[in-house]
Amino acid sequence: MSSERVPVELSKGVNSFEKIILREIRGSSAEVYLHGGHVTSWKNENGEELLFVSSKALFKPQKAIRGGIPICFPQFSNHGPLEQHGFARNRIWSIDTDPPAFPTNSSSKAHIDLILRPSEEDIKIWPHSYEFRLRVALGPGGDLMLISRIRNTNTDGKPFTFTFAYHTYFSVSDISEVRVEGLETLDYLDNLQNKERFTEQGDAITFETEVDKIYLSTPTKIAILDHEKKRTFVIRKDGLPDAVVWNPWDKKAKAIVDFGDDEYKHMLCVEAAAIEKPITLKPGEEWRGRQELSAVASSYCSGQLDPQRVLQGS
Ligand SMILES: O=P(O)(O)OC[C@H]1O[C@H](O)[C@H](O)[C@@H](O)[C@@H]1O
Repeated sequence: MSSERVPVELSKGVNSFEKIILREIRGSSAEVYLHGGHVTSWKNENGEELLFVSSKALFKPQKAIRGGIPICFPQFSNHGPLEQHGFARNRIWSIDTDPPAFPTNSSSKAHIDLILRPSEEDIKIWPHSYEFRLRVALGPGGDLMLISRIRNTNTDGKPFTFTFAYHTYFSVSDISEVRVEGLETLDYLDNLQNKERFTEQGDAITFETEVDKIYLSTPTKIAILDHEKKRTFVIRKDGLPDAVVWNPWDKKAKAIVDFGDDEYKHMLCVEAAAIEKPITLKPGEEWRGRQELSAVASSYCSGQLDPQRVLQGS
């Protein structure tokens, strides 16, 4: 039987970790590991990989995969007492066979619903009960959608508070040929300067050194223009006001064990996030955070593209 047309397939990935492969009829695909609820691959109709995963990525228990889309929950980075980026990215998620309905029905057959609930060990680290439902869906045009629904299921009447990010690693041809549009003139916290607050200048963002910034209250659309590849990624987000931009550059790259020395040239993290204003849920309350990624061919030459058209077009 040809597996080509099966929209959702359960398979074994690296180190026999279980993964789900999503296939859209026109040829695009995505892969999601139960380890971390982690998207590790997103390919367009021509089979080109759109996400970066390090050649040194470790697929090990209790360790996050370097690349793809790690989920940072219940804490972004070191903004709190928990381990860096929280624990959701290195826990084993389950397939959610009977997820509550979505208000708008996704027309895509190629989707998977995952769920994470705390283990007894997790409750010792973060003393709360929750259900974290994640839907990963491939749209008909190959768009990749992630929807998170987090519900407080505490029975002790206590609210909980968290920060969150989809830590997406985009694959780019050459970081020095890339620009990000949609974050100009915004305020940001600079992680390289004690999270101090600054205001971005008016120009699109380009890269010539290490960057680790949390842009605050951003527009719902951000574009990453890859000049050399003639490709533009568009990120659309909902419920996620902030956006982190990260590239470790050469020095930090060498210090990251599961990252190649030169790989910083071929990746850029733009992370839809809720950080500055943490989310608080009372028992029974649910939060949603959605990210939709699309990759479109762009015939960009310097000065030719009107950024407003990229950002305002549908
Ligand atoms: O190495 P990790 O724990 O995956 O974190 C990688 C990076 O994630 C985010 O982008 C943070 O803003 C950075 O400060 C951090 O270095």
